[in-house]
Order: sequence, then C-alpha cells, then structure tokens
Amino acid sequence: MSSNTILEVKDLCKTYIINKRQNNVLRNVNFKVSEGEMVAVMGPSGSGKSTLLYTVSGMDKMTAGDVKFCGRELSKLRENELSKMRLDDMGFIFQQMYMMKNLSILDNIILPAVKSDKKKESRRDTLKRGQELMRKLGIIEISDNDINEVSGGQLQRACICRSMINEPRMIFADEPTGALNRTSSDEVMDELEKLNKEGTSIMLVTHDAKVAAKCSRVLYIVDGNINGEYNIDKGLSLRDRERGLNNWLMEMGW
Ligand SMILES: Nc1ncnc2c1ncn2[C@@H]1O[C@H](COP(=O)(O)OP(=O)(O)OP(=O)(O)O)[C@@H](O)[C@H]1O
Repeated sequence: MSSNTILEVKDLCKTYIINKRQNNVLRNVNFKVSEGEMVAVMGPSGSGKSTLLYTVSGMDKMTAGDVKFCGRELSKLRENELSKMRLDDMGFIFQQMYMMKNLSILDNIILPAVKSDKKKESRRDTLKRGQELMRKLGIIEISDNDINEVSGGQLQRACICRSMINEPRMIFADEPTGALNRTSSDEVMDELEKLNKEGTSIMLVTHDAKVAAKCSRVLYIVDGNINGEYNIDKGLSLRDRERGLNNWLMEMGW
C-alpha cells in the first residue's frame, strides 16, 4: 500500500439475503483513495452506491474482500477498535441524519467529541470548538435550537460540523446535498471543498453532476461493479468540468 493511500478496497463483495434469496449488491469492487482526494460515487439507482459507502466505512459488514483504512484492515479489527476508528478518524454525513431530538444543535455537534477520548479537553473547550465550527459554517445563530427548528440546509451544515468535530482523516457522505435546493447545495459543497483543501479526504455519493464536478475523481458503479472512473481536471473552469463530466456520464449510460 503506497504511503499516501488512505482507503484501499480489494475484491469487496456484499450480499444481502432476504427470504433465502441472495442479492449480490457489491461484486468484487476494487479501488483506492489517496490522502487528500475528494471522490464522488455515481451510478443508477440501486446500483450499490450507499452500500459501498456503508461497507468501506465499517458501518456495515462486508461479505468478502479487504478494506484497508489508514493501513488497517477493517475485517481484522475487533468491534471496539472499529468503533474507535469510526469515531476518531472517520466523519459521517448520512441522509438519515441521526441527530438526537432531545439535544440542541450544538450538543448534537459535540456529541462525537464527548464520546471520544481522542482529545483530552474540558467540556468547555469542546463546546468552544463546536461553536468555532458552527461559526465557520455560518450557523452559529442556531446553536441552541432543536433539530426541528432549523432549515434543511442549516441541518446539513450542522451535520458537517458534527462530522468534523473529531478532526477525522476522511469524511463519508451519502448524498450530502440530496435534500437541498441549488443555493444550499452549492454552499454545502463549498464547505466540503474547503475541508478537502485543508487536507480531509472525502468520499461522497451523489446523483448530481454539478456536485461531482467539484470532486477530483468520479467512480461510476453499475450493478455492484465499478464500470469506469473519471479524473476531473481542476485546472478547468467549473463549467468545463461539468461539461466534460456530463459527456463522460452519457458515454457510461447515465
Ligand atoms: N439493509 C439492506 N438489506 C437488504 N437489501 C438491501 C439493504 N440495503 C440495500 N439493499 C439492496 O441493495 C441494493 C443497492 O442499494 P443501495 O442503496 O446501495 O443503492 P444506491 O445505488 O445507493 O441506490 P439509490 O441511488 O437509489 O440511493 C438494492 O437492491 C437494495 O434493495
């Protein structure tokens, strides 16, 4: 494994069995993500994008294959080691936002830090870091709100703050802009791009070519296999990146 590979996936398979019927959702998936990359996963509905994200991030068990994150093979980790890795080194932005209803937005954001012993700090310092992140994402005014007292875009930005609180090496995001209008979507992507520029690796699932055009590479998955990948030339204008990506997606049968 080269020194700058953060995620290495080899022959990954995931099979669900429902009513004794096998559904081979991921079939021998192979790819690598280098440290500092921002990779989009695209493909038709039901092709296995979310399953891929869940499996490589250790949220869901693989059926076969190897997944190495930061040089450690997930299948060899004990449950508590895997939980610690997820808490300390990975950030998650998932569609079902898993925010706690009885906590304020700020308390939700700092929850992963409260659970982790990565940073030895006082609750006051944790709160301060949470507030700094909220300020950075432009949502400090909703610190004390309940999760049902904010807009979709604000909630999504709160999720980004929460995914960042333990300063993870990589963020996994499932349709981070899926429920947002174009303006909020652009704002959320701006924030993810900023985090990526600061060094956080990102892997996100999206149906939106405008979102994917802001990444460095796109993996295209069909029927549980990666059918192709497209490197995005960051030297081009966003418009030209989108145009190039759309042409490629059409070739892939998008
Ligand atoms: N927990 C589960 N149990 C059983 N089958 C599942 C489970 N999760 C996903 N599947 C099946 O796996 C297949 C791939 O689903 P997945 O959600 O990964 O696709 P997707 O590409 O993310 O789709 P979409 O773009 O519609 O979100 C589908 O056939 C789905 O029914």
